[in-house]
Amino acid sequence: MTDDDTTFSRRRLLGTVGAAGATGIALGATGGVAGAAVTRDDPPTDLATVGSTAVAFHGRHQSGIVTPQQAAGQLVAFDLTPAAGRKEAAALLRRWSRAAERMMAGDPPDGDHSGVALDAGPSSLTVTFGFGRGFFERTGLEARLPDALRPLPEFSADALDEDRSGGDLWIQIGSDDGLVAFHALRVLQRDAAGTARVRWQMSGFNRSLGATPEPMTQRNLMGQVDGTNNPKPSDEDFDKRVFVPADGSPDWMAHGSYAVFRRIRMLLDSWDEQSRAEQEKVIGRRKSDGAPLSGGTERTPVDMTARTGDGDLAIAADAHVRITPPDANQGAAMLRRPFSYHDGFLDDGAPDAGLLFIAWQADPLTGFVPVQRRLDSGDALSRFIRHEASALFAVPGGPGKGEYVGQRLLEA
Ligand SMILES: C=CC1=C(C)c2cc3[nH]c(cc4nc(cc5[nH]c(cc1n2)c(C)c5CCC(=O)O)C(CCC(=O)O)=C4C)c(C)c3C=C
Ligand SMILES: [Fe+2]
Repeated sequence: MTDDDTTFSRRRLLGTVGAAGATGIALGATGGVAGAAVTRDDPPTDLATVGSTAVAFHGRHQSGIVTPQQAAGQLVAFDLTPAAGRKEAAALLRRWSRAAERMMAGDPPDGDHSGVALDAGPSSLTVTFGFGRGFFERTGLEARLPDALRPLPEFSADALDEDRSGGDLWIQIGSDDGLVAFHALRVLQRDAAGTARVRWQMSGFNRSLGATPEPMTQRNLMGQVDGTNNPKPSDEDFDKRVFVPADGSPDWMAHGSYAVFRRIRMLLDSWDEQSRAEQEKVIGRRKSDGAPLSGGTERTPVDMTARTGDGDLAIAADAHVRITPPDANQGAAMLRRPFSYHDGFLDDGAPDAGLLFIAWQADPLTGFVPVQRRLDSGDALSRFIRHEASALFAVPGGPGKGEYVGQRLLEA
C-alpha cells in the first residue's frame, strides 16, 4: 500500500466515525464495524468536524488559555542544556514557533516524516509556551525576571516530587485528537535536541466533543462537574483576572498570563468508599448536574446561608465551594483549565490518577496562592487529594505575524 492509499482509507474511516458521532450512534457498537466496511472504492467523505477545527497561532494571547478544553493534553517541561545560552534558546523558540504554527494549521512541520498526523486535520491543536525561573539565570536574562515568577510558597500538605516539578521551559499541548497531540509533542521534543532536555512529561485527557448529548461542563475522575464557576471571557473583569495588562510589568509579558501547574492525585479508593451524599457534601454541589446543594441548577449562584430541613447549612462549613470563591479570598480568582490523568496503578492497587491542574491568572500571588493557602488549612476535599508536583511558568502574550513566541523577551 502506498502512502497515498494509507491517507485515503484513514481519512474515510475518520469521516465515517465522525458521522456516526454526529448522529448519536454509539461508537463502541458501530465504530469498528463501520471502519471494516470501508473499501478503497468508496468515494471519500469530508474530514470530520472535530478534525477540521483550527485555532489561530497568532493573536493577542497564546492559544490554549481561553481555547475550550480539548480531549487530549500533553504537558512537557525542559531544562536548557549546560551549553545552551540566550542565542541557542532564541533559535529553539524560533524553531518551536514555526513548527507550532504549521501543525496548528494542519500542515506538516519542516523535516517531519513521521506520518503520525498525516491524515488528520488541525483538530483544535494548541501549543502554549512558558518560561520557568531557571530560564532567566541560564540565559543571563535575570534583569527581565518577572516579580510574579517568585517561587510558590510551600504548603503544609505538599508531597512534591522535585523531578516532576519546575523546569526552565514548558509546553502545554491540547488537541481534540490524541495522535495529533502526541505528534506535536514528539516534533517539539525532537526540535529541542542539543538545546533543552525533557525534565518531565505528563499526558492528560478530557471528555471528547460529542460524548454527551449536549455540550456541558467537564467532569473529573471523582465524577464531579468541574469548571462551572470559572471566570468567563464575557465577564467584565475576565482580562484583568487572567492576563497581564498591555502596560503591565515586565513589558515583554504584556497580554501574557501565569500558569500554575499542580499534579494532584485523587485518593479514589477512599473517595469511592463515601456515599453519594457524603461526596456531594465535600464539594457542596450535586454530582448529577453540578447544581449547588443550596438549590437550583448548575448556574444558580450558591446560597451560602441556605439551610436544610434539619437546620444544617446546605453548603457545609468546609465544603470546597465555600472555601474557594473570590469573595471568600479577597477577590482571588483564576481560570482553571485542567486535564485528567491516569498513569496505571500503585503497589497498593490504587489508581495513580487525578488532575493535571492548570490555573491561569494575571499574578499567582493574587490568584492561586491565597486560595491554595485556604485549602491547605483544610477543606473537606483535602482528605481525598495529594499535591505531588508543582511548577510556575510565565506565558508571554501571543506572537504577532512573523514573530516567534518570547521574541520580545529574548531580543529586546
Ligand atoms: C488553589 C486552587 C484550587 C485547587 C488546587 C483545586 C483543586 C480541585 N478542585 C476540584 C473540584 C472542584 N473545584 C470546584 C470549584 C473551584 N475550585 C477552585 C480552586 C481550586 N480547586 C475554585 C476557585 C473553584 C470555584 C469556586 C467558585 O467560585 O465557586 C468545583 C465546583 C464546580 C466549579 O465551579 O468548578 C469542583 C467540582 C478537584 C477535584 C480538585 C483537585 C483534584
Ligand atoms: Fe476546585
